[in-house]
Amino acid sequence: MNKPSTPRAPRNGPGAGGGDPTRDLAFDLLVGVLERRRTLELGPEGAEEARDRAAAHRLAATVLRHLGTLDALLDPLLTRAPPERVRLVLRIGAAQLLLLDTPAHAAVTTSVALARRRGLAPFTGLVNAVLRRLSADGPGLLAELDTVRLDIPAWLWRSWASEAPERVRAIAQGQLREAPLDLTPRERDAMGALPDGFPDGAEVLPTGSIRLPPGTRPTALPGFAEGRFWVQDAAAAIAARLLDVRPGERVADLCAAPGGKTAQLAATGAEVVAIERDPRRLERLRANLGRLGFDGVVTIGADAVQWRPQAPLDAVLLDAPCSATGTIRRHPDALRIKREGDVAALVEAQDRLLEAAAEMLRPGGRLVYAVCSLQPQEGEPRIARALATGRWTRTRIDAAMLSALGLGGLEAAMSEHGALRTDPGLWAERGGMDGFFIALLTRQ
Ligand SMILES: C[S@@+](CC[C@H](N)C(=O)[O-])C[C@H]1O[C@@H](n2cnc3c(N)ncnc32)[C@H](O)[C@@H]1O
Repeated sequence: MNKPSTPRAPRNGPGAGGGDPTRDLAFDLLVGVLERRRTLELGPEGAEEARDRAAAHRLAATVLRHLGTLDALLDPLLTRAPPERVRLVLRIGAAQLLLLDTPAHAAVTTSVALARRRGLAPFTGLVNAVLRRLSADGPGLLAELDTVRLDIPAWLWRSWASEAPERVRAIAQGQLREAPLDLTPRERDAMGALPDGFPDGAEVLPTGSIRLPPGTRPTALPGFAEGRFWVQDAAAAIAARLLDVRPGERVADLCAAPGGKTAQLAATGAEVVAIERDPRRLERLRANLGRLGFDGVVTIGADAVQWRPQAPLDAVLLDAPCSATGTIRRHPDALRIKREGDVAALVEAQDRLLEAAAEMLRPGGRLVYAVCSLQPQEGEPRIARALATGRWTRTRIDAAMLSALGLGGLEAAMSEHGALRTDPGLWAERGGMDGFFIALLTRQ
């Protein structure tokens, strides 16, 4: 299990009246995810300092990643089930004690103070006693647990069962690791070289993405304000590259926000239309393209199932809405929010979007279908269904194509059907990558 950095002790001391912004915010974030199925997102800036917000996010993310393990350690110490919010305080304390290397004294006293601030004063004795026991016995107990199995919900583990068992374990391990920060450089010529002034620990991946250690703040890197790169997982950057767009081609990005792939398409010199249905996300897309200076992109707020271009297009990128189970390492809330039944409605939307894309392309026009999902139903069966309509042929993604596009090193991700399937266990020694299914079709 990897260990993110330790939350600081509160400046005024726990319970000294000054509060503890890191743990308070972590508690609120976790209540949002676990009680209200909200995503783990920091809201607008409040009174907290940026580093307290970052530490709160990391603490909450650690609890979400390792909820199964934390409960397996706590349950034997509880004679009866405590109220959920008391359990939450215990989980926050246990995560600091056993996963974040917070000194035991600080983890226990800050948890007791957190319980008191949250109106749980009758339980402060319990919190104190349980966490003290855990600080003594926890490390030994932790070593005996199959933490990976405990932390991935059973339905998710089962859903990957078409893979070999050791592969499923590698994927699950990758899902539970904190993801690095990946950047896509704006200038394709710049690929292969690190920008000036980048910190130690930055590396260029074989596919050209730049990778920095987990927790690196992109806004603090030289070139951010000038739009020289954008944040995008190494696997997410593959889809637009496979579309192999040329200057002057007419291209649509059908599900565009926040715009990482739109930016890649725009950087080729193509004429790009970006479609986004969600008004708030459309604003974000526009802001991101504005920062990057891609003013030529036409952005349209519309449902891509209904929208049609004025003239047939050369290429379409369909980065379809999906269960996003390939991005759990970046969004560990998904482990606790997603349900097995969510996938059926998404599959229907994916089929409808594929049908719409067929009506946008000229004969010979190319389509990349991509989903950041590890769920088998959202991948190959969608392509099989599209091919059965007789409107498409498949272009197999093979080693020669990967090498010609500067995507060498991804051969292990090629599927028997000619698609690409990345997952967090791939390039594990380099920090893994998000899970994507990507296929390339040609309009007949
Ligand atoms: C997976 S995200 C896209 C990520 C984006 N391509 C990127 O690289 O930054 C899917 C996006 O599609 C949008 N979306 C979902 N269904 C849509 C539809 N029918 N028409 C247009 N946009 C849609 C969602 O609001 C969401 O912003």
